[in-house]
Amino acid sequence: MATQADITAMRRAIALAARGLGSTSPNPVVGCVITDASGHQVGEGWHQRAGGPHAEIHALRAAGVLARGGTAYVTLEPCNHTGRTGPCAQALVEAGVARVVYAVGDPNPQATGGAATLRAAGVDVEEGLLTDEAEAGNLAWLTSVRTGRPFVRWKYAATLDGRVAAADGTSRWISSAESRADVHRLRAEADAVLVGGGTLRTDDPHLAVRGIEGATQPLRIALDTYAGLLPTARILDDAAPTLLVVAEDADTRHLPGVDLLRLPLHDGRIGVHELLTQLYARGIRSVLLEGGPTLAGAFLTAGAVDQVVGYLAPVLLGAGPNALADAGITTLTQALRLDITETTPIGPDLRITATPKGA
Ligand SMILES: NC(=O)C1=CN([C@@H]2O[C@H](COP(=O)(O)OP(=O)(O)OC[C@H]3O[C@@H](n4cnc5c(N)ncnc54)[C@H](OP(=O)(O)O)[C@@H]3O)[C@@H](O)[C@H]2O)C=CC1
Ligand SMILES: Nc1c(N[C@@H]2O[C@H](COP(=O)(O)O)[C@@H](O)[C@H]2O)[nH]c(=O)[nH]c1=O
Repeated sequence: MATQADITAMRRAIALAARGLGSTSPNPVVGCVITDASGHQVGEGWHQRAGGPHAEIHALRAAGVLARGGTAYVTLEPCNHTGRTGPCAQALVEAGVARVVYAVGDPNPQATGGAATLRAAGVDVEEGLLTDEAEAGNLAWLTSVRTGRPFVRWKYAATLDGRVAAADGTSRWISSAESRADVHRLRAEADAVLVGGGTLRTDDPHLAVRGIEGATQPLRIALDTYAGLLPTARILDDAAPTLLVVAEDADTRHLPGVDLLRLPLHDGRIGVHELLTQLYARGIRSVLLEGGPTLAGAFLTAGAVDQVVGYLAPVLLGAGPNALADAGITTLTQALRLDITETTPIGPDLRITATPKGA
């Protein structure tokens, strides 16, 4: 039976885990809190970057000998495998931790088994404290493990009448400065930010994280089938890495030094699943899809949107492109229905977060 102290410690571990968002892929985010034998917190840590120490190791280092006889609260089942770092289950045993409480079992077949190792060594192990909160904190990674492709969050900023640009294509800015700052947080949490050729040509977007100190820059990706991008495009500056996705035979001689991913076309288009498979192979576990409406339609048609984040601004345009273009839906029974998971006022706007039903 979990005590209030257990809940407080696990909630702290979940908050610590979130500090790793955007910099741990292909690993999950993990937080850990260690209390001594009398229940006082003596160490904490989080997984900061792939290849670096796991959360438990940071927390054990901080706790030192005080971990002996104490409890470790971990957001994810301690790992059991020797990858770039040693197995955490063994480190907890060696430190003399008496009890381990974790929120979510590790679904990764290579890492699972930590709980069994701990139990075999006589450690008291409990699973399932604040599971929903911990899963929400690791949504991108858990989704990518389940689907074998990166988690895709589609974000758009629309007027109250659902438009993402005026009739002439202008769209700077529909949402408020507060909302746009919030988008930079989403960018910082993602491994990659993706736009389509239409947005690339109309907006000349920059797509880097701005205004967040110490943020890890996501990979900027643009689908530009025939490599129409000008070498002066803002996306090619050195603020963050950039990947241009083009057709196999695209002429890219005017873009020397640009990192290219060449993919075959299907009906004249780059295939969404092929793209995501390639990105997964490059270690990308979460993608922030920043439009535009045509590309969002292609992703939804492919069943490749895991979460929708819409910023609705108290603005009306009456004409101009809608947030979503054709998504392969022709009659109401095919409508894609969502569950709203959160509504949050951001400055004068409203941010709505939703998940496709059944996802
Ligand atoms: N307010 C907001 O949140 C946002 C507004 N916008 C606005 O939206 C407008 C641009 O949107 P839109 O014209 O729909 O363009 P998109 O940005 O959706 O890009 C679509 C283009 O992407 C390329 N592409 C490559 N593969 C695919 C595929 N599998 N499926 C679909 N497209 C693919 C094609 O261009 P190619 O052949 O050249 O490769 C296609 O024409 C602009 O006015 C912009 O300001 C855009 C983003 C966000
Ligand atoms: N117009 C619009 C958005 N547009 C999105 O932001 C991109 C521009 O990013 P950057 O060049 O880095 O500032 C643009 O290409 C499109 O994807 N976003 C929003 O939050 N609110 C807005 O009103």
